[in-house]
Amino acid sequence: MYDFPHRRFNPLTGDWVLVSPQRTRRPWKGRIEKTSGESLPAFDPTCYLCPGNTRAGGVQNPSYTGVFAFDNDFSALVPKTGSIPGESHPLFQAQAELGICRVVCFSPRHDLTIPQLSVEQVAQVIAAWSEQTTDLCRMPGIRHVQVFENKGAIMGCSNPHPHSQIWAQGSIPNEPAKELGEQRDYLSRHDRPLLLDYVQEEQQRKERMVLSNEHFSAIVPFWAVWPFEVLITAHRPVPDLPSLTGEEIISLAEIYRQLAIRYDNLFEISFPYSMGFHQAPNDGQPHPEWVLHAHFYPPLLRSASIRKFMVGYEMLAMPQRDITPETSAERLRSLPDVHYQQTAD
Ligand SMILES: O=C1CCN([C@@H]2O[C@H](COP(=O)(O)O)[C@@H](O)[C@H]2O)C(=O)N1
Repeated sequence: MYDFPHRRFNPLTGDWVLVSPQRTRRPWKGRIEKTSGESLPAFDPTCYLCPGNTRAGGVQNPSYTGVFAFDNDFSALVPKTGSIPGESHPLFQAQAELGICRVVCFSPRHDLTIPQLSVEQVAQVIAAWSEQTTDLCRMPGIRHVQVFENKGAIMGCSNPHPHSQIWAQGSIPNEPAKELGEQRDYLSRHDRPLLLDYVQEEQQRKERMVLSNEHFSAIVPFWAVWPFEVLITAHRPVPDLPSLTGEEIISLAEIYRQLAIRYDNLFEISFPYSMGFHQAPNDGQPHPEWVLHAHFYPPLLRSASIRKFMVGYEMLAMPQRDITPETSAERLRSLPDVHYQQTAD
């Protein structure tokens, strides 16, 4: 790929990213720091999310043994909204937003993250996300369901007990709205879904592929912004999690868990990231353009303690990266597929 400054187009959002590979001519080793890596207990009596404990709002958790979902006690969206008087001025537009936020704990274990769970346990998490999406889409006025996981304190996680969140709301948020427009345009121009053409091309080109199985591929996208950003995409135009078959859920669990294992093996720490699934809008329309996919946005750059910040030029102009997506993919492909703690045990 090009070893001089160039910009790359993101067809899902219509944005560009600046790539400056010449800045990393020196061999890139990536440091493994022997961090203390605080070990968490399997159960924490002070944890709001652990089974049987009382949450901050006073509700007691059941003694759950599998996945546990509950309405967020401090929800950013609520089902009842106020009304905003019509504002005629075009520069001061506001709209009331209704919604529901839920927390989905992966398991009763306070210490086990996705890479440390079994494939079956991860499949149960995905099945729970699917059931929750179906349930939330039945609620009047819900147009979009965002499933996401913030992993690691560096991502602003307020509670270390491994969990995810689901925010369902009345409007389509910025990023999915951009992707809806771009996928629709691509289908109308090329008569095929954008991400199906993309994944087929990447399987031929190979240099940015990280993992692939029968139903999904994990790729460092050509337009990746974060150093080790990964896109997991389906191999068919499945619009949302509830449309996945049982076999596809197992495949998705395998690739999600395997990617998370390699992420942890990169610097031999619990690798932080924000990840989320982009599902088609809940508008009762067919979405032949939409291919279910997940974005992984990890901040770490070259060690457990060196992270990338999107500041300065990147806030004011455009995102920029030194290490190329091809180099990141090569690093991830070269890592063991067994979790470093398992080999240490
Ligand atoms: O008792 C509690 C503690 C945390 N929570 C909710 O759990 C969520 C934890 O997610 P984060 O760690 O990603 O912030 C957070 O949104 C917080 O509001 C409860 O709903 N009840």
